[in-house]
Amino acid sequence: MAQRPLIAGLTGGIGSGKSAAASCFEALGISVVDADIIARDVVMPHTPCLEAIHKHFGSGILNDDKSLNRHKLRNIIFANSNEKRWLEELLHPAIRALIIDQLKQSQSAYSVLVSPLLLETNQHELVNRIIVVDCPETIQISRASKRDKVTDENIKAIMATQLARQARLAKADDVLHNDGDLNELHRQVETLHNRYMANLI
Ligand SMILES: CC(C)(COP(=O)(O)OP(=O)(O)OC[C@H]1O[C@@H](n2cnc3c(N)ncnc32)[C@H](O)[C@@H]1O)[C@@H](O)C(=O)NCCC(=O)NCCS
Ligand SMILES: Nc1ncnc2c1ncn2[C@@H]1O[C@H](COP(=O)(O)OP(=O)(O)OP(=O)(O)O)[C@@H](O)[C@H]1O
Repeated sequence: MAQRPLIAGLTGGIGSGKSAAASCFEALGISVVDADIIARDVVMPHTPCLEAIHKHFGSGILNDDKSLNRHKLRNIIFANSNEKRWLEELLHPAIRALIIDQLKQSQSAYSVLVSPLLLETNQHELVNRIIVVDCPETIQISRASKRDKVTDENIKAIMATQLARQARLAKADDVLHNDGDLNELHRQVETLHNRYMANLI
């Protein structure tokens, strides 16, 4: 019987280093499907999702050029769980459908699906191995607040809606410890990649 192709799900909390780790896999020639990028695609101007968001939140949710004001939507949904649920019920089915499409197009020896909500949504059903990128919460907060130019409180509010660190680690098949520099992260990804490739041959 043909074996299912290896799809590794790469997850972690905000600012833990998912995108940084995903770039390392890409540099090794592995196809990466990124749920955050897809989440942006489904709300591009003229999409049904952006039209629904406009209708629900009003014109104030759009920038002057009619694109989504992501900063405003971020402030709304992480302060109001009902609005967050509404948005997720709209976006997650569209995001999942595109993830499936893109994974089908992957040509590499194995594929990586990177998603912040892999374990919080049914996206984990699409993968057969789970990689958690992990670092202490203080590092998550300082890296993400610096990157997004927001306060520590803003990042903590988002973290509070995500799976707790230990609960996420408990689901991991493999862990990338991202409390060192980017070279150290790259070395760990390379080790994991070599293990995956050895099992595939
Ligand atoms: C609220 C939005 C517009 C904010 O956009 P913004 O450009 O400021 O942030 P970005 O999209 O880069 O997300 C930053 C990080 O926030 C966290 N995050 C995003 N959405 C969620 C969510 N629904 N629940 C928990 N954490 C989330 C993730 O760690 C993500 O990597 C955007 O995050 C969004 O549309 N979220 C809902 C869609 C979703 O659930 N995306 C997650 C991938 S499936
Ligand atoms: N080992 C590291 N050393 C220094 N900076 C790092 C390291 N890992 C990640 N960073 C930086 O920290 C920030 C957060 O990392 P990254 O964007 O990869 O996190 P993420 O998990 O993808 O976040 P999000 O959930 O918001 O998408 C980025 O600016 C990134 O360049």
